[in-house]
Amino acid sequence: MADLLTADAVREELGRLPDWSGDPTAIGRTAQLGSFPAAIAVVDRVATVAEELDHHPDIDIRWRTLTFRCVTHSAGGVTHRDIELARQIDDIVRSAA
Ligand SMILES: C[C@H](O)[C@H](O)[C@H]1CNC2=NC(N)=NC(=O)C2=N1
Repeated sequence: MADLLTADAVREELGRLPDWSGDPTAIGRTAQLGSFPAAIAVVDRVATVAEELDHHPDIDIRWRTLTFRCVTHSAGGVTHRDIELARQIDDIVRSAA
């Protein structure tokens, strides 16, 4: 089971994830896509990566705005698994329509 990151570690990781914010309890970001279908296509690609990582984000879908929240539920806070998932989400959003 992954270890919880300290507040300093989370702060350091967020320094490399400029679109994300949060604290040791969870990290999150929003993403504005160009259309609802484009947002859903991003969610579908994130779902594939989440399955590959066996690590799943909370996703809020509101028309073209996606809100991702990552926390390791089994650890009750942020672990390196959330940081890796956040990086993967950024890659998908960056390459989206
Ligand atoms: C059995 C399976 O590996 C676990 O339930 C995984 C699935 N995806 C998960 N996702 C997240 N965010 N936290 C978890 O603790 C978690 N656990």
